[in-house]
Amino acid sequence: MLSKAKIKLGIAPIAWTNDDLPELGSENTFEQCISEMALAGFKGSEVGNKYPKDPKELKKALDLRGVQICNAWFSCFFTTKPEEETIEAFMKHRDFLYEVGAKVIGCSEQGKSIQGLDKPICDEKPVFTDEEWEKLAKGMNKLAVLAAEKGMKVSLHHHMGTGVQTLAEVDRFMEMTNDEVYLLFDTGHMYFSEGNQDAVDAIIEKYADKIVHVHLKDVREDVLKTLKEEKWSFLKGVKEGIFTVPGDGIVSFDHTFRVLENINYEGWMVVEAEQDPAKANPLEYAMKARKFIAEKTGL
Ligand SMILES: O=C1C[C@@H](O)[C@H](O)[C@@H](O)C1=O
Ligand SMILES: [Co+2]
Repeated sequence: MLSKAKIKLGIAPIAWTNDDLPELGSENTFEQCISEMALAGFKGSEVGNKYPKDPKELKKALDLRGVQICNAWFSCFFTTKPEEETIEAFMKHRDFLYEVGAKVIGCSEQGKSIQGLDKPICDEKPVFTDEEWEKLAKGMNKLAVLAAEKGMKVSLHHHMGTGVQTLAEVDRFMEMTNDEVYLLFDTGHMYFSEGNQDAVDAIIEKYADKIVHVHLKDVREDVLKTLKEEKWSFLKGVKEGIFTVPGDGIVSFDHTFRVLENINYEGWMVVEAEQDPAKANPLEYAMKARKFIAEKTGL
């Protein structure tokens, strides 16, 4: 059994309001979002664009509902911009997250990323040069030191349309960075990238002791097939429903849960299923996800 004492369950606000596609869920308020997270039985949240910027105000609203912030996305640009720019922005982000009580910072290298562009996501992803890999690894090693100053851990979110997307790229990233740089494992992005369950199972197996945050995301197989055939962008895929909550798609979570149990994982598992709230009611899908996790893990 996964340990109830060590594992906390969160859900990302992106199912209510989507920062990458602000037209999705623009009608949903911050209060509705966090109230429904609590109602569905989640104890944690990441940070969305409608959340108060003042940490005290944010914390008060969350405390009232028994929810806490466990992470927030951070975009790095080590491969394309001066290192100091990412570091300066990271320190502000780190201090905000520290104030609201998060222990982990999930980063994504957005230099050359096509995740927000109108380009076929499966055909035009960036591939870093040796020099870009060096810049990324050096930068992430620095962020790890800065995170540790506050007792926090820095992690890399492998992501579609970025230079750290595939299993091989995750391998290279982990080989090139220091032991203090961790991984944010996202089940949906790994399945989307490699198109098979083996990759999802391989990454959790290989990096179990380096994973400090988990995004539980499922993939709709029929939408993935059409996306590839019709060469959709990432955001078109999201609008058309490429992602859904765990248990509602093609991804199997059995091995992920088993490995996390075996290593006695301590930390957050966060349901993250961005889709159009007009088609997939966020509360309904949050409850569906919570039920699936309870049935599979006893949590
Ligand atoms: O962690 C994530 C944050 C989102 O903004 C992103 O696009 C999504 O797919 C994801 O995995
Ligand atoms: Co994610």
